[in-house]
Amino acid sequence: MVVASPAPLRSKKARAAGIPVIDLSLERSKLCELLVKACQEFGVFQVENHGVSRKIISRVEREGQEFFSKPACEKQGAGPAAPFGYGSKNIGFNGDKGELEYIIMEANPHSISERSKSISPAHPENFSCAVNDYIDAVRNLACDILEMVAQGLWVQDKSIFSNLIRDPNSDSCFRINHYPSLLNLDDWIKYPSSQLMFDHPKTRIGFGEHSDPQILTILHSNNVGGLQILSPDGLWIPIQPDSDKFCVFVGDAFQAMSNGRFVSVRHRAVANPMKARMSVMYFAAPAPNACISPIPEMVSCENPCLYRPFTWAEYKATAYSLRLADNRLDLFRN
Ligand SMILES: C=C1C[C@]23C[C@@]1(O)CC[C@H]2[C@@]12CC[C@H](O)[C@@](C)(C(=O)O1)[C@H]2[C@@H]3C(=O)O
Ligand SMILES: O=C(O)CCC(=O)C(=O)O
Ligand SMILES: [Fe+2]
Repeated sequence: MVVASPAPLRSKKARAAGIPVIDLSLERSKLCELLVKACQEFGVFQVENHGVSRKIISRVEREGQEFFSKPACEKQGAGPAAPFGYGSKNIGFNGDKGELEYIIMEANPHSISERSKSISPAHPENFSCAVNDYIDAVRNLACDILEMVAQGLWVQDKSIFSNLIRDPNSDSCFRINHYPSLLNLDDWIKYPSSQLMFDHPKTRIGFGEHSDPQILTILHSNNVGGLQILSPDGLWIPIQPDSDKFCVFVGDAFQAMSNGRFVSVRHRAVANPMKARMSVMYFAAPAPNACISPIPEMVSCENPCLYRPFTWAEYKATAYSLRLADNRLDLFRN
């Protein structure tokens, strides 16, 4: 059930109500319609009754917690993130910084098993099993969503998007972000807790403003807030954290394939000064040689092709050559 207003994010009503929450146990044709609406009006939505078991989510979260609670020198053994591995405060290669630490890896069993050796030297198979099971589950969720979106767009080939991420050479990746709390005991005494989030000088950007380059992002977080999306009038709208839901973002590649009908919304995470936030992301991407271009059903005389065709490898190379906040998709506009 959509509990939030389906009105565009642009309106005051939508800003007050938040982003759509879509109940995946609803009847399929209704779901297809709601998903398309959310992708075009918000570029982000939450899903409930998603069918991914609590056990699969908890196992991956436990592995993440175990890793981040290790001493810094042990964590460095899994780094640096270049671009895969353990990273702390540095994001990408071009000088972006944030109040977080993270692990990032390619989402295929071979890479995961190799990375597990440095992330969890004592029990690499526990880490790799937890991550592989999680990825299988969220990949299926991403494919179900993409197939319903294709149906909602009345596209003939319902698997046109999901086939890209089911490809064995898919370049999808997996990331766990950890935003430590920023406080010490003195701060707890000085600031009333309700004011802390807003007034405290240590409120910092955890992960700066950006859009995700891939097709779809499936994000899970603990119940600690911090994720925000940018509204068209420049306001940061908080997303209510809820560990029973997944948050789904349209990525740049999906915006291009939909010929600009869907929006790859800009978002960021602010570090919560009081509580540590942990988020787990699956970035669903095509294979490096896949060609990304607006699908024919989205192109007409009234809606001419907005983007030139590009390969995912070309797009990714561009993304990695730029800063986090740069608008890379604009470079591919006709
Ligand atoms: C600064 C950067 C980090 C990033 C690669 C980039 O050069 C620009 C895009 C960034 C981003 C944002 C979404 C994902 O978290 C990510 C893994 C991705 O695919 O693009 C990150 C990249 C990263 O952290 O390596
Ligand atoms: O950690 C979060 O909640 C968001 C991070 C994010 O947007 C990303 O890693 O691309
Ligand atoms: Fe993101």
